[in-house]
Amino acid sequence: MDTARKRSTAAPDPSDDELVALAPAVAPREVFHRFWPWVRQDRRWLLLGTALLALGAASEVVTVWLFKDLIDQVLVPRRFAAFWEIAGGMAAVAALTGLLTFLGNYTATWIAERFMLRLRTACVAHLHTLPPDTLRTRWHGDVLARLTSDIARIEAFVASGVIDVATALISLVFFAGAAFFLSWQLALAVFAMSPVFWLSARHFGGRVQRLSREARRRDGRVTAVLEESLANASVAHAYNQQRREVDRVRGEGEALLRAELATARVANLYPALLDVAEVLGGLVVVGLGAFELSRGALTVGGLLAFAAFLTQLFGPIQQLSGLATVFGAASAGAERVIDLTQLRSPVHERPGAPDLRAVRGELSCTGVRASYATGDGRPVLRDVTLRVAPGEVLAVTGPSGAGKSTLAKLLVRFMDPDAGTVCLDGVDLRDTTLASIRQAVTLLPQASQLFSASIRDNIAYGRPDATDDEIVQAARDADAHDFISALPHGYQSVLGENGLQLSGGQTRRLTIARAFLRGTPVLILDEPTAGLDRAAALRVVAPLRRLMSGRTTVLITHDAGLAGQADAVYVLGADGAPVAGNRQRRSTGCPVSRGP
Ligand SMILES: Nc1ncnc2c1ncn2[C@@H]1O[C@H](COP(=O)(O)OP(=O)(O)OP(=O)(O)O)[C@@H](O)[C@H]1O
Repeated sequence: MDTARKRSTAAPDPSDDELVALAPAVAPREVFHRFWPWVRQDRRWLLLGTALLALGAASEVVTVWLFKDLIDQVLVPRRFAAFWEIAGGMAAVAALTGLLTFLGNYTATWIAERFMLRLRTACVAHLHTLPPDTLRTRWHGDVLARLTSDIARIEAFVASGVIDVATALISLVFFAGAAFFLSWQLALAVFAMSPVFWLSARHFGGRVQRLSREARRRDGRVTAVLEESLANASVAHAYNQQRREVDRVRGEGEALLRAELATARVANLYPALLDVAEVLGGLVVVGLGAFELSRGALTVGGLLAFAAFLTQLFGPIQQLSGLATVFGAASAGAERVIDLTQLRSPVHERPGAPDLRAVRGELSCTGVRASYATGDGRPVLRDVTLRVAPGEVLAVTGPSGAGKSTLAKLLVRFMDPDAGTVCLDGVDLRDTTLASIRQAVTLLPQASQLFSASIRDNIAYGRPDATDDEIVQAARDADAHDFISALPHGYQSVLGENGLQLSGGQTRRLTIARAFLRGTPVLILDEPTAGLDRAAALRVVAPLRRLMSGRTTVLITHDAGLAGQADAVYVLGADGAPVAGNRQRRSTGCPVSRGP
C-alpha cells in the first residue's frame, strides 16, 4: 500500500481544519510538575546559575551606591580629589558584574540546552516504541514542530523560567532593600503601585496563553504542510501544481503570521504599559524626592541613586511579568508535547515474557481476525489460518485492500489480532519479547527506506558490527556489488551527498543486501517488486530467490511470476477472508505454552 493512501486513512485530510488539532489545555502547574524531572538532575547547576546572576545583581547595587557617592562626594562639592578612588571602585565592580552575569547566563544556557536535549531524546525514544501506524496518527511535520519549537518553549518555562524567577525575585529584594534604605517613605509611595502590576500581569498572562495555543497549532500546521509539500515535490512537478503548493505553504504561513501577531499584540502591550508606568513612577519619585530634598532628608546623590534603583527594579518586574507570557506560550507548547508522550502502542509486551530461542522458523496464523482502531471498526482480516513450515516460501496475494500488508504487520507484531493467534515456532507472539521477534524476522516493507548515510552503513543498518567482508558479500548476494563499486566512493558513497541518488531497482537491491546481512530465519517481503519497471523487477528476482532460499518466507505480491516461485500460494479475498480453493493449511494454534 502506498504511503499517501495510508496517510489518508490514518490522518485527517489536509484541507480539513483539524489538520493539526488543538491539544487539550493543561494548567501551568501541571506543566511544571510533568517536566521538572528533566531539570531535576541539574538542580545544583540551577542553583549556581541563580547564585551567579543574583551576585551580579548585588554588584549592580554596589555600582549604583558608588554612583551616589560620586555625586555627593565629587560632583556636588566639586571635589575632584575623591574621583579616582570612587571611579576605580566603580570600574572594578562593573568588571565583576560583567563576569558574574556572563558566567550566570552561560550556566543558564547550559542547563537550558541540556534540558532540551534530554526531553527531545526521551520523546524520540518514546516515539520509537510506537508501531508505524500509531506514529502516522500525527502529521510528521507537526511532530517535528513539537520536538523543536514546542520543547524550546517548555524550556523557557521550566528551566530558564526558574532561573529568571529566582534571579528576578532576588534582584527585587536587593534593589527594593537599597531603595528602602535610602528613603523608606519614597519607597513605600512607589511600592503602593505594585498590586496594579500583579493584577495586570495575571490578566495579560491568561490572554497570551489562549492566543499562544492557536499560534502553536498554526506552527505545527506550517511544518506539516512544508514537510508534505517537499516530500511530494515530484508529484507537484509532474502535475504542474507547484504554484498550488507554494500557495498552500503561504496560506498556512499567513495564518501563522496572524496568530503570532495576535499573540505579539497582547504580549507586547504589557511591557509597553509597564514603560508608561515606569515614567509615571519616575515622576512620582522626582516630585516626592524634591520634597525630601527640601527638608534635608535626602541628598542629591541619594535621590539620583533612588531613581537608579527604581529603574533597576523595573528590570526584574518586567522580567517577572514577562514570565506570564512565557508561561502562556510554554503551557501551549507543553500540551502538544504531552499529547505525543501520551500516544500509546496498541502492542504490549507481557512483563517477564521470555525471548524466543534458536528459531526454526515455523510461522502460523489460526483463526486470525484483525481490524484498525483508527478504521471503521470492520475486520480487515477474518478467519485467516495458515502455516508456513521452516524454510518454506508462502506467497500471499489478493486484490488491493484485501489485508496483505495488515498480515505482514501481524507477523512482525506491529499489531495484535482481535481474535485468533499468530505463532512463531508454536509460540504465541504475545508470549515473547518484541526484540526477539524482530531478531528472528526481517520485514522488507513496500517502500524501500534508506538513510542519508554511506552505502556501507545502510547495508549494515541491521547489524552495525558487521565486517567489511560480510557487507561486500551481502551486496554480492543482492547483485548490488557491481553498481556500488562503480560509484566514485564505492561503499563509502553517502546517499544524498552531492546529489547521489539511486534508481528504484538499485535501492531495492540495497535493502535486499541489508536483509541478507541480517540473515534472520524468517522473512516477510511486502511487494518486493512494487514500483519497479519490468527490467528492474527482473533484476531483483534472482537476489530475492537467493535471499528466500532456506528461509521461512511470506512473500506478499501481485506479481504472478514471483508468486510462481513460492512453494504455496495463499489468496485473500476483497473482504479480507481467504478465498475458497486455498490449499488447506492446517494450523492448531500455538501449541508451545509460554504463559505465566
Ligand atoms: N493504519 C490503518 N488504519 C486504518 N485502516 C487501515 C490502516 N492500514 C490499512 N488500513 C485499511 O485496511 C485495509 C487493508 O489494508 P492493507 O494495506 O492491509 O491492504 P493490502 O492488501 O496490503 O493492499 P495493497 O495491495 O493495496 O497494498 C484497507 O481497507 C485499508 O484502508
